[in-house]
Amino acid sequence: MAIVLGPNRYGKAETRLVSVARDGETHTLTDLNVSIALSGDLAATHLTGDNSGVLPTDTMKNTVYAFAKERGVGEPEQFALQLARHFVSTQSQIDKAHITIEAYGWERLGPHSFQRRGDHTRLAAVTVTAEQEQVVSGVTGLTLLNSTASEFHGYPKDRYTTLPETRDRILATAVDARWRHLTADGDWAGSFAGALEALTTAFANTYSHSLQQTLYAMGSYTLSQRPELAEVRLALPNKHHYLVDLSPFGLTNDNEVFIAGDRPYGLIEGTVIRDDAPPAGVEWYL
Ligand SMILES: O=c1[nH]c(=O)c2[nH]c(=O)[nH]c2[nH]1
Repeated sequence: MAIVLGPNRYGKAETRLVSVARDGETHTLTDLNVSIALSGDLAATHLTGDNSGVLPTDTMKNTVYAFAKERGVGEPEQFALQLARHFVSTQSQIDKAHITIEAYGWERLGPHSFQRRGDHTRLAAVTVTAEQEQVVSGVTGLTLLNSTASEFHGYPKDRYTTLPETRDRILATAVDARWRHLTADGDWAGSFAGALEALTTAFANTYSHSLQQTLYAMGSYTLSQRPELAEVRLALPNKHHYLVDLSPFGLTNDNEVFIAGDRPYGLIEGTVIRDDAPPAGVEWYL
C-alpha cells in the first residue's frame, strides 16, 4: 500500500478588483471578485517543500491588478481568459488555469455616481490548457416569482405525504445558472444579456406543473435563442410560499395571503444540452 498525492490545485481566491475607466466626464465602473486556481506539476512542493515551481498566490493577485491597468478589464469572460492564458503560457509547470469571476452590477446615477444592483450577480468561469479553452458564463441570486400559472399535483403519496395538491400556487426561485459557450470568443456582453433575457422570459411565460418543467423550459428556450451556447445548467431552489390559515379569524384565503418559507426548500437541478454540441472538455460544476 502506498499513499500518494491526488489531484491538487492552488491559487488566490476572491481578489476584489474595482476599476474606474476615466473616459472623460463619464466614468465606467467594474467591480469584480476574481478567483484563480492553477494546476500542473506541483508534486515537489507537496512532497519535499521545493517551491521552485510555485508562483506565489500573492503574485497572482498582483497580476489581476496589473492587467486591469495594462489591458483594461472589459467583460469578465475576456479578462478571465487573458489571466488564464498568461499563467499557462508563462509558467511551464502549470498546465491548467481555472479562473472564476463574480461581477457585481452598478447602475448609473450620473456621470460618476452609481448604485449597486442587488438583483443578481453575473458569473464567468474559464478553463485554459495548452489544448483547450472553455468559457462558462452564468448568473446567481436572480429571484423570480409567478403569483399564479403554477400547479403541483399528480405526485405519489405515501404514509408520510401531507402536501395538499394545488392547481394554483406561487412559484418562486432564486436562479443559479451556468451556460457553456461553444467557442472562446464572442460578444460576451450581448450573450450574457441575451441569456438573462431568455431565462426570465421562459420563467414568466411557462405555465408550470412543476419547477422541474419550468427548469427544462428555461434551459431549452435559452439554447433556442442563443446559438453560441452548448449547454445550460440550472439549480433552482423552490422558494415555498405557504397559504396562511385565516379560518380562526373567520376569514377565507383565496390565494392572497402567504408565509414566505425560508428552510427547508426543494432544490431542483438539471442540465439542458444541445445534442450535437461537443462535450465539455473539462468538467464544470454549478
Ligand atoms: O415543483 C415542485 N416540484 C417538486 O418536486 C416538489 N415537491 C414538493 O413538495 N413541492 C414541489 N414542487
